[in-house]
Amino acid sequence: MSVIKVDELKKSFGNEHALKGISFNVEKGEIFGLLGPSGSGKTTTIKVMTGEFNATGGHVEVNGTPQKHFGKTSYIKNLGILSDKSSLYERLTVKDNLELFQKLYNAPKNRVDEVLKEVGLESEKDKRVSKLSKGMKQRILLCKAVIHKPDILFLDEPTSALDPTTTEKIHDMLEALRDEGTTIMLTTHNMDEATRLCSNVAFLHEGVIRDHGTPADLRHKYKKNEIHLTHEDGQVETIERNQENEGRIKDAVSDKDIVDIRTDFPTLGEVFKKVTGKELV
Ligand SMILES: Nc1ncnc2c1ncn2[C@@H]1O[C@H](COP(=O)(O)OP(=O)(O)OP(=O)(O)O)[C@@H](O)[C@H]1O
Repeated sequence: MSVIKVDELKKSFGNEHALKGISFNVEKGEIFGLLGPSGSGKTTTIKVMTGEFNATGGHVEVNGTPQKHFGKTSYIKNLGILSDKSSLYERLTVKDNLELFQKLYNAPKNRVDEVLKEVGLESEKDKRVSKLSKGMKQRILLCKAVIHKPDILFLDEPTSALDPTTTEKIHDMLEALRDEGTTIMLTTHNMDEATRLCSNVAFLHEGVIRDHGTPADLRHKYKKNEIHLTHEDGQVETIERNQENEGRIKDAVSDKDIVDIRTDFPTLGEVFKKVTGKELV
């Protein structure tokens, strides 16, 4: 079941056409990745979903709610949002911050300890936020975004500029949330992140979705048309996969001199470059 339906979404800022009619669906309980370089329109898309921007055209529906009602509390209260604008009260402790949002959202009191445990920061709960590292703050912001167990979680570049250990912890938490039924839509330009987490991705470039699908399907679709045959002496022979070489490829299977037959699948980053002509940075 699609919980996010986006059809021909357009968003312009004056003469700047940030989104030129993008369409995609996000299924319930999946992690969907909107991938694109800086300026491609990722944040604009998220901001339309969270009611911060009105669309210029097209149709958007989230959790059964049409876009015209995105400003309502009843819509917002079922969302979790993590963006570069998300913030905490620096002078308050971690626990006080989270208790504030737990009360605001009417979430059970034990959620504060529960989310802190999930991100491995229980021991920091009495620290002031101002004393935390950047990675710790990001994890607390994620706690804040999910304190009320939202149906849908929007994450704008959740791990950008974080160290690998913190990134790993955040990924673990997102997978746990997904397993509990939360639908997650994230933006990223980190291909490893998308490959690990996302069941479906869309490549956004200059306000247009250039291609979409599962990471595996996209890597398969854009694979090189080559086969590598490794000989017993370690030499690698690369041949084109075509009609002319069909017999040679078939023979290689039973050829005792061939110890390995391999097709190179491109990384998602390489696929993005092939589709858009641009690096994903
Ligand atoms: N409030 C705004 N007013 C005017 N132009 C805007 C506004 N927000 C975004 N834009 C423009 O829309 C385009 C897409 O921006 P957007 O922030 O959505 O890109 P992005 O993919 O999220 O980039 P990044 O990875 O750098 O965050 C850019 O050309 C940007 O200048």
